[in-house]
Order: sequence, then structure tokens, then C-alpha cells
Amino acid sequence: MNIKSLIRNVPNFPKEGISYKDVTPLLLNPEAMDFYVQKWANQIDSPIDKVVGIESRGFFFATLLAKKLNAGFVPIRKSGKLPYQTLQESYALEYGKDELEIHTDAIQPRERVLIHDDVLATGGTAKAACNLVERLGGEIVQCNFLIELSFLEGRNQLPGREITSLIQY
Ligand SMILES: O=P(O)(O)OC[C@H]1O[C@H](OP(=O)(O)OP(=O)(O)O)[C@H](O)[C@@H]1O
Ligand SMILES: Nc1ncnc2[nH]cnc12
Repeated sequence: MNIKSLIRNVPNFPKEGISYKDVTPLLLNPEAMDFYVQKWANQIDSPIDKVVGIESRGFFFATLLAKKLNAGFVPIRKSGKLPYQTLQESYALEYGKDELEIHTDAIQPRERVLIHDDVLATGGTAKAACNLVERLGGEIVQCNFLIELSFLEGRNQLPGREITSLIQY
């Protein structure tokens, strides 16, 4: 299966000079979705308590992966969207700045956590997500991504962590 053919490159979105990786063609293909969620699941050889997905595109795959691993799903959302008590972290993006939140009761101390997002770019989002999980006492087993924009060196923001991606640009 050629996954790159299911990722659409959109030049100059959302800003001039950004080459946006659009995953919606992949979402239209249930066979491909199944194949790649299974691929992520196969990388995991020890129990996972929670799969964390990062709003919004991280949710597309993280809920499916949580179900496959028989783990709970935890949403990390942009500021002001989660209704209960939260922790917050600010971060910078390839094309802006934002703040993420997690519910304080979403992860218990020492739970084993997998963090998923669709894209690893500068790494600011993933770093903020890792900080939130660790502030709640969670143990991060792996951070996995569909796409890694290697030229932005996001891995440098996540030293010492196990990081996997299925497609690299
Ligand atoms: O590695 P970084 O430079 O931090 O960028 C990666 C993040 O950027 C995108 O999200 P975006 O904030 O555009 O939100 P969306 O998923 O709601 O579209 C993507 O889904 C990642 O979460
Ligand atoms: N170039 C890009 N395409 C899609 N999502 C992104 N998130 C950060 N940079 C991105």
C-alpha cells in the first residue's frame, strides 16, 4: 500500500510558504486506515493503559488505535474546549502559537501512555502533550505519528523518547 499517494500536498496553506500535508484522502480509504492502525498496533509489545490523541487531526487515528490496543482514549484539546478541570501548556507551531489542555482525571499516576498525532513538524505540540501527560504522572511509552516533517527536526524537542512515524518528508 502506497501511503504517500493518500496524503495530499496543499501549497501555501494555511499561510504562504507552508506545504500542508492533508490526510483527508487517507480517511476516505477504510482499507488503508485499517492497515496503518494495525501497523501502529504491531509496534507495541507491552500493555498500554491510555492512548492520547491531540486535537484535532490526532483524533482521527488515536481513537481507532485505542480500541485496537484495548486502551482508554484521552483527548488533548486546544484551550477552552474541555469542560472539566484541566492542566494547560503553551506551545509554538510551524504556523502560529496555541495552548493545549488535558482533563486532570484523564490519566492516573504510573499509567502507561501512548501519544499519537497525525503530523510531527517542529515538535512543539508533541512536547506540550508529553509535558501534560507527565504532569499527571503518566509514563510515556511511545509517541507515534503518521507523518514526520524531518526537515523541521521535531525529534529534537523530544529527547530520549521513543518516536515512530510511518511517512517522512
Ligand atoms: O510539530 P508542530 O509544529 O507542533 O505541529 C504539529 C501539529 O500541527 C497540526 O495541528 P494544528 O495545530 O494545525 O491543528 P489541527 O489538528 O486542529 O488541524 C498537527 O495536527 C499537529 O498537531
Ligand atoms: N506542513 C504541515 N502540514 C500539516 N500539518 C502540519 N502541522 C504543522 N505543519 C504542518
